[in-house]
Amino acid sequence: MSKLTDFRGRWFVVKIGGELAMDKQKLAASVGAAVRAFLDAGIRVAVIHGGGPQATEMQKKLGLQPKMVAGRRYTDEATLEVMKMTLAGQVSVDVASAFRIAGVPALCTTGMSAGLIDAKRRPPKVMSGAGPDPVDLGLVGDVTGVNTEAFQRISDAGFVPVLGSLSGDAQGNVLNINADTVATRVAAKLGAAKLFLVSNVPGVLANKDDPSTRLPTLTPAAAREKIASGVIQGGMIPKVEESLEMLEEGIEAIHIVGISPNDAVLREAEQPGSHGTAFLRG
Ligand SMILES: Nc1ncnc2c1ncn2[C@@H]1O[C@H](COP(=O)(O)OP(=O)(O)O)[C@@H](O)[C@H]1O
Ligand SMILES: CC(=O)N[C@@H](CCC(=O)OP(=O)(O)O)C(=O)O
Repeated sequence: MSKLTDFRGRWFVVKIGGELAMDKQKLAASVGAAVRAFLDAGIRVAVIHGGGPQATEMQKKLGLQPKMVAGRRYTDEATLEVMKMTLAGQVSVDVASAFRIAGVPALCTTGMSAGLIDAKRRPPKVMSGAGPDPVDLGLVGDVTGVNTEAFQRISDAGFVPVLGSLSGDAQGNVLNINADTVATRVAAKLGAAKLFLVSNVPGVLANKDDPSTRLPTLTPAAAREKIASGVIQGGMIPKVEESLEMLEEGIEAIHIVGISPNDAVLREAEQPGSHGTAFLRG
């Protein structure tokens, strides 16, 4: 059991799955309240949000066919326009309004702004859960850099940087990036004490359809086995894979956690494994 004040001056990074932005009162009472408590304890906070469900809904409204490969979206030009509308528009404003309810001074933008995140197009690669052949996801990026000084300055000015998972490069290319990927890279570069991947499930489940089967902790070996055997599927694959990779790159602890009860994130922060799935180094 640790106290939040033990982390004074350190960074916590919080990733919000898109589905959570659909109920702003609930988001305010859960993640918003947790972020407020972190700030009150003197912890620096950066937030990354997704918007996958909103983008899928918008694609369908526009007559576009969403195509997901192992939890990642195939992104052509038309899909990228949808990602701009949903991530930088709808979800950004909804997260900002939830944080206002919670009294959190959020500055909501995307990774493109001020070069907060740099990205390059992801080359075709073999992906877990997507067969033996390399997959080309189109206009999808990998993070190549994080402007930690800009994060620091925003935080020093009293604001919480909140980024939708779009970025690109100084040549004007814009790319869609999985929000779990952005969050893990940002947390690693900031040397975060904790990364919370907050989702619509209470953690990694032994049976994905039964919330009572949450695994309190996972070792890297057990996690890899659960991906290979198909226990971990879809959107949970990028979360777990990126977590394993980035634990080795400087994040002290990663927590996959939900928002029921409202204080799940806070209690998981104080006691790893109590309300989510904790990945601990070593
Ligand atoms: N073993 C598992 N444990 C928990 N969730 C799983 C598991 N395997 C697959 N999933 C799916 O992963 C989803 C979470 O990923 P995703 O929808 O991308 O969330 P987010 O938008 O929060 O990133 C869950 O809703 C669940 O359907
Ligand atoms: C390349 C890629 O897959 N990008 C994601 C970005 C949004 C996201 O990650 O949203 P969630 O956190 O709600 O899943 C997508 O297009 O859905």
